[in-house]
Amino acid sequence: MLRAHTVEQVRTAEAALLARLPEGALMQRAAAGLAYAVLDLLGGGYGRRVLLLVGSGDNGGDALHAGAVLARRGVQVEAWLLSSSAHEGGVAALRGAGGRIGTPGPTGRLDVVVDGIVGIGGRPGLRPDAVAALAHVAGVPVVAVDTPSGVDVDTGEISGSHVTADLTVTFGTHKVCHLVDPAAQACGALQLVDIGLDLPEAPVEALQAADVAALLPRPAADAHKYTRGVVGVRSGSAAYPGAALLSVAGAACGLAGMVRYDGDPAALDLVRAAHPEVVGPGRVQAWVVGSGSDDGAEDALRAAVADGVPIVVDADALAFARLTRGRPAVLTPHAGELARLLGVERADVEARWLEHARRAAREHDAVVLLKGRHTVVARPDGRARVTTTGTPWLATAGAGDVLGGLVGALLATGLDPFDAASVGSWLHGAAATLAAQDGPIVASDVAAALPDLLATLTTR
Ligand SMILES: NC(=O)C1=CN([C@@H]2O[C@H](COP(=O)(O)OP(=O)(O)OC[C@H]3O[C@@H](n4cnc5c(N)ncnc54)[C@H](OP(=O)(O)O)[C@@H]3O)[C@@H](O)[C@H]2O)[C@@H](O)CC1
Ligand SMILES: [K+]
Repeated sequence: MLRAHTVEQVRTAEAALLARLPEGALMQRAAAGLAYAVLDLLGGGYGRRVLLLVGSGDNGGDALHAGAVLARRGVQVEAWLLSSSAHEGGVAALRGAGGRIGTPGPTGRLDVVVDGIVGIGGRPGLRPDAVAALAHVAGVPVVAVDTPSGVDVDTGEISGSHVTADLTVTFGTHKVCHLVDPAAQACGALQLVDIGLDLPEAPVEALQAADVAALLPRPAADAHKYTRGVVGVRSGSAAYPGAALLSVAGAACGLAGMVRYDGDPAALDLVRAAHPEVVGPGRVQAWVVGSGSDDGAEDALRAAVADGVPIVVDADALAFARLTRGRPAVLTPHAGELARLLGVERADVEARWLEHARRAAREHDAVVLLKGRHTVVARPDGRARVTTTGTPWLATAGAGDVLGGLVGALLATGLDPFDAASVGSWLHGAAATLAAQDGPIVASDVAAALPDLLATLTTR
């Protein structure tokens, strides 16, 4: 599991460790990890040129100490001190190793810029001196120390200017900004350096392949189709039969023991032709409702609620999400649908993904799966998981229908709504990547890739 902690949690853990270690030891650990990450990126030391952008705090101190390690490896290191003060020990170490302190201005060839302007002590946005310095080095690969300077570390929000990094080297644990968009997009690749922090439960996390493999339901030796769970799909309509086909394609991934389709008769004929194993109405352990339901969404949701089983509330059914309040449910809006649900602008949701997903989860007393580049799955108590699998090719019509069906299948097997939503979202993204292989895909390709993906996970 990749865990992201708040600044306050990191500070508390840091204080406990600082009290036990000799002075400067923690920064040395961080700086060594940072220096080796930069050396990796450079592909060597001797003759390379690195510029450090250094702010007033320990983030700049990390950059300076890493610069000293690099200088001793033959890297030409220059530091620009962007504040009236800078970490004294770091400046002395850099000078002692042969690095130099320079003044911002045009530079010759540079191989890497190290952003040590601010880390977890920073306020959002950059000051004018930092903006001017960055303008001199536009186009040079950037390694951010701990966080890309200027982003909001605890929320992943961006207001004002910020550094856009190619690689972010962080210490002790991930921070929320490393996972949650739009800040996550400014991080580039992520590298975590263990510095020995002892941390509490994380408020935000990201499942990894091993976590998904551990959570995936596997049939018991004496399983039959009913004990494995039956998922019912109430989606699609005469006007939108494709939604029925795609929801069923997601639900029929093989995780649940059986799929029932309970919708428009015309759509049922198409579903049966494509999925002969799908059966008609009957008892289920979870419902998937709303995609392409047209004006039948409210009735379909009421009928599902009456069954008292967990429900995936998608698309047209989201307008009636109040019907599932307090029941086990996963709401699966995209940003526009969540904006309508909360009565805010879409741009507000896209600026503050985590806040809005959490608010919707709290207000609807349900798990909310807010679809985006980095999908956020939030529980009513605020705990959240971010999905980091996926590909831009997944932005294609009908992909959400497949996701809804897949999450429904996971609910039917008995996973709780938070696990079902986050595992389903992870699988959906990974299946899309598998299907795309860097080329275009359509939604049915994502469903078709699920069995191969699941096979690699269940045999782990
Ligand atoms: N925690 C850990 O376990 C470890 C932490 N370590 C490292 O320490 C880092 C945190 O260091 P930190 O606490 O000194 O804060 P930091 O981010 O350097 O900011 C300092 C000062 O910057 C200023 N400032 C504020 N906003 C600004 C802005 N937008 N633009 C410009 N300046 C701004 C403000 O001062 P002001 O100028 O307002 O007086 C503020 O006080 C952490 O990210 C990691 O790299 C590792 O060494 C080891 C383990
Ligand atoms: K930084």
